[in-house]
Amino acid sequence: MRDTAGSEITLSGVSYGQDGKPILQDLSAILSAARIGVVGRNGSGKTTLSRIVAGLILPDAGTVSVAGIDPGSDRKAALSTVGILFQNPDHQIIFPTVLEELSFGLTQQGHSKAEAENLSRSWLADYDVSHWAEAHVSRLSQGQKQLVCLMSVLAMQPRWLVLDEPFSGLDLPTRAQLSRRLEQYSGNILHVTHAPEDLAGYDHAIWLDQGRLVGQGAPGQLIPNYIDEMQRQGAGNDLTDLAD
Ligand SMILES: Nc1ncnc2c1ncn2[C@@H]1O[C@H](COP(=O)(O)OP(=O)(O)OP(=O)(O)O)[C@@H](O)[C@H]1O
Repeated sequence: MRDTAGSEITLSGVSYGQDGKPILQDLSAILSAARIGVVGRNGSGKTTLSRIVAGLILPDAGTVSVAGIDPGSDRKAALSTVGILFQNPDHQIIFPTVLEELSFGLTQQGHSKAEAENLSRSWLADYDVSHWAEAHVSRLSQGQKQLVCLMSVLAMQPRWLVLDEPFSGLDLPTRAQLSRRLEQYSGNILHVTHAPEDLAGYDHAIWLDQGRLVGQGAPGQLIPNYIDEMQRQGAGNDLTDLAD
């Protein structure tokens, strides 16, 4: 098992709302495993939690610590502490070419432009896609764009990688390729998913419902309970408990 000493995510009384509507409510947990899954129904707050952990939004109340830093307020330290991969690569990619996209985070971390480009080219070579360097990102497929996003995040070598359903919309070979890369990643992963099979081999899972933490534990125990509950809820036609 990977050594996670000193890298835990600590949530203390974390709450967040929008327009007076609570989205996360009083979440407290110490997440210290290397591979952690996050499950829950649509609208239960998973994406919001992943953005808070990545420091992209600040909680209204409570505190968040990721490997000893507050990712929302210490943005510089957060660059090397926590990276996030979104469901839709179009929400992540901001530069026209692959090389620029990969190099950006590295220059933010303090590398010179030349160093960043050299490092980026070595990542591309490692993924057997050196020929993508000067390619316009808009010419890539969704799966290829997602691979660019993964390379961009991994190149920054964060201690935590937050995955917000990065596999949805990808074909099976692309999923397999991304999964293999993620398995090799030596840092920690917090993985939001609707597909429990994505969490095979994971150490821990948490279950959100209506913005609250309603369960956590070993996936082997938690996930069957979660699936039973989802099947029970799915057997009815009542969608009133979906967040509005
Ligand atoms: N910026 C926002 N403004 C208003 N409401 C928001 C905002 N962000 C999230 N919400 C609401 O908060 C709730 C939780 O959203 P969130 O995306 O975190 O859930 P989720 O568990 O990731 O859902 P899904 O599984 O459908 O992706 C939803 O009801 C959503 O509409």
